[in-house]
Amino acid sequence: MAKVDLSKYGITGTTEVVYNPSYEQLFEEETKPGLEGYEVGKVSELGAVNVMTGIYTGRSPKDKFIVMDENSKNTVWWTSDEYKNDNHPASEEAWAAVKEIAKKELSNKRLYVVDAFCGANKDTRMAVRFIMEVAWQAHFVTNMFIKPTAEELESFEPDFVVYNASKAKVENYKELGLNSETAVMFNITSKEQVIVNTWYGGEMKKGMFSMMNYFLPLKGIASMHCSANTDMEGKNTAIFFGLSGTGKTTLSTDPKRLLIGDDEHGWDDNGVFNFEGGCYAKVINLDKDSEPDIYNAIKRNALLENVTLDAEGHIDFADKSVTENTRVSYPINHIQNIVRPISSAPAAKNVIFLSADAFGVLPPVSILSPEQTQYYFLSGFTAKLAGTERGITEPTPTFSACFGQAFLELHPTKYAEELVKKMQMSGAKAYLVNTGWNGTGKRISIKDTRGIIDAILNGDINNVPTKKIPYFDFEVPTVLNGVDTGILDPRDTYADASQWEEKAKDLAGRFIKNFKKYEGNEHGKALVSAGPQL
Ligand SMILES: Nc1ncnc2c1ncn2[C@@H]1O[C@H](COP(=O)(O)OP(=O)(O)OP(=O)(O)O)[C@@H](O)[C@H]1O
Ligand SMILES: O=C([O-])CC(=O)C(=O)O
Ligand SMILES: [Mn+2]
Repeated sequence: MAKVDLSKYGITGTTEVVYNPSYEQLFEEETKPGLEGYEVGKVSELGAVNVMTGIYTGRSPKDKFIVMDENSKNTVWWTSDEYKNDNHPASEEAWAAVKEIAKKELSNKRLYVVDAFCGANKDTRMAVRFIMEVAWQAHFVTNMFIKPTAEELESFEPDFVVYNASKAKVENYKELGLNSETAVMFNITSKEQVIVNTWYGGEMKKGMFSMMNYFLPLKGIASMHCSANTDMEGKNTAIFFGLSGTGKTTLSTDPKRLLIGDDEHGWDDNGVFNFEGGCYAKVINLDKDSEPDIYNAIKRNALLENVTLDAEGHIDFADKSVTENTRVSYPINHIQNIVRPISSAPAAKNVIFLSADAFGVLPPVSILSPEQTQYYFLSGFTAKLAGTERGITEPTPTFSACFGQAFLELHPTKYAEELVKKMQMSGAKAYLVNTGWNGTGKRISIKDTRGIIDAILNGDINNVPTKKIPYFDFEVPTVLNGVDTGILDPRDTYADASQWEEKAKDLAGRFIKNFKKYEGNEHGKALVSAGPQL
């Protein structure tokens, strides 16, 4: 007998509800005989089950829609010709039609329902109900969201409902004004999300992040696409902003520190808190020695995605034949050094912007002034790395506002405002760290980047000689313990410094052009002098 009544959502004929399954149950369900296609889970040599997510192995931002109604019309940051973003408007009719498709798909089935929290802070968390027909999708959200206690489950009332109908298609998408047979739709008024025709779990994870990004800043709380950790005393907190693949997960998972979370955080008057209950690490070319904690987190209850296994379950982490965006999700307690019992810590003292610069122009670390902090946060320059978004197959330079434009539901300046307020209160300093390329043509090593992060967090970076880099006026250290001195000035990594000059001027020009969209008001105009100058 169903513990949860789904008929109130218009889902009828449900044969059974598997409610908040245990990890044991999830394992049984996703490996049981008789599963077909992308529902099949295979046990790997490390004990974690691997699944294939189908055609969609990354998010599909072009298929992201938000219902435009009285409530959202004047609050959401809609895409426009002047400033394109991923908040595409959908009509209420399109919403009704797509929800109908989901209800139909989910009716007369044996379903999984997972109730979980998004947000570690009790005052501002969202209680989310996920409804789906695929076992491993239930596993994914069990890993990624915060598990309610038995007592919390007794009185669980969802604030938000997610209908995952990944097996269905929106056949009449053209009529409905949508982009394709795939739809990832949000209704901010009814507080629901519908997913059709993509199995990629990231749509549920980043979907709820988008909703937190809508609701929290309106309450004066910073909502951030960043990882976070703190020192062993839980005092010296750092946050690491960065677009996909720039190193949030890799660099925040640091055996010397306590992890708060690897991707989505809020910052309120009490400090920094995680939205999630798990981590979602990239595993392409995963190397046991440079990322031991992530490697060791891949065990029973972790869920691998799109990784190649042979018949015996041996993993080939180098294989990118399915996607470069191979992943593992695991509950945060698979990492030994974490903040317990709640993933939160005091206000950040250090704010790090991770940018994977595909042009090889940015220094591996720059010490930012408060004005530069705002300028570079709004600019969000980085490269999109292959795989996380559909259609991106090689590092593609991009300006992604606040290092997470795809997830912003309000105007970028709102996020900048909240971040600046919080940074001023805690006296935090900001650094721009290039985890991408330099003149050698290779990516800066994880070892050098870790050395840089160590020097920021232990304060060494404030006690070394520095110099200024032209065009950008970046202050950079000339020596840093544990870091190859030859890379600190990016010009030294080129055979001839004039090669850097040429690329630097081109990049400076791109920054200037990109920033025009913020120059419509006095505040934006005032920041221009903190940006690159030609
Ligand atoms: N210098 C470097 N610093 C950090 N990561 C690096 C560096 N060089 C290579 N890498 C690789 O880049 C990838 C960084 O991915 P990571 O999962 O940390 O990104 P992320 O910011 O968490 O992305 P997402 O938002 O998609 O989860 C890893 O595969 C890591 O091995
Ligand atoms: O979007 C990202 O940056 C990576 C991720 O978490 C997802 O694919 O959902
Ligand atoms: Mn990550």
